[in-house]
Amino acid sequence: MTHIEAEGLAIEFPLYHHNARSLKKRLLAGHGRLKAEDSRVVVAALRGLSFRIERGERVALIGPNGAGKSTLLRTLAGIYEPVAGRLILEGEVGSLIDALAGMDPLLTGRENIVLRGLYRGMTEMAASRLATEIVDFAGLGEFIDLPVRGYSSGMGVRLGFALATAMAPDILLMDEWFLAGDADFMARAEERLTRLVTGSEILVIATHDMTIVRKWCTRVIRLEGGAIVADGPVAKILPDGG
Ligand SMILES: Nc1ncnc2c1ncn2[C@@H]1O[C@H](COP(=O)(O)OP(=O)(O)OP(=O)(O)O)[C@@H](O)[C@H]1O
Repeated sequence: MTHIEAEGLAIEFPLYHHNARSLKKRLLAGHGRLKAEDSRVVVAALRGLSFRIERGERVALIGPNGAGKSTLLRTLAGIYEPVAGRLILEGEVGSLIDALAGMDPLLTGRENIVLRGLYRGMTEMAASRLATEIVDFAGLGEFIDLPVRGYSSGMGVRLGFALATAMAPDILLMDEWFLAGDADFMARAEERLTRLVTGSEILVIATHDMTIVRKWCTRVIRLEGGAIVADGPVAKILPDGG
């Protein structure tokens, strides 16, 4: 059964700094998220998170800048390796985190789509049908047959969005900026996004936008300083429009 389970999950980023010695001296007295180690300084981005997300839940990760939302999303996506704790994701994961993640920059948009379809076990015929459908939606014109490394960031979002929303995964991980295309594109994207979100069994979205939380989510996990400070139903965590 699709679910996510984390226990004592910790992520650290080592920082090498030309002035690490003086920084270390100042940190020795500190007790925050920066730790001085032998030859480096370490940022504790996530500090011992424990939670379980069940099938049917749509979870918003909220919190101030630097709270750890993106880091948690990326850890769930398998991009970062925890330094401690346990993480289990049961179900197929799809992520809308980096537009062009998993694409070969040297291949064209169309080639990347077909490749993704084949990777997901489609026949060649099904993969090229998928490509036609995505090409129509992405509306990239002749750019679809040029290497994706030449795309503008907006074009990358269109292609990444169209591709990622073509096949609903069990677990959908999303960064809010994916909901910020140009107005014309977003009007067309709305229906597709709704289909994707309702078709997935679990949604986890990192966002600052409480309208998004109220519209899409059933549960809120609030992070601060790399730790969970609140976790519960949307109505309980954001009772008064906050
Ligand atoms: N690649 C990295 N290298 C070093 N430190 C990082 C890296 N990514 C994140 N951090 C640090 O980890 C902490 C959590 O950052 P994260 O990006 O997860 O926060 P966030 O809640 O998504 O913030 P925002 O709302 O600003 O996007 C911050 O202190 C940040 O400086």
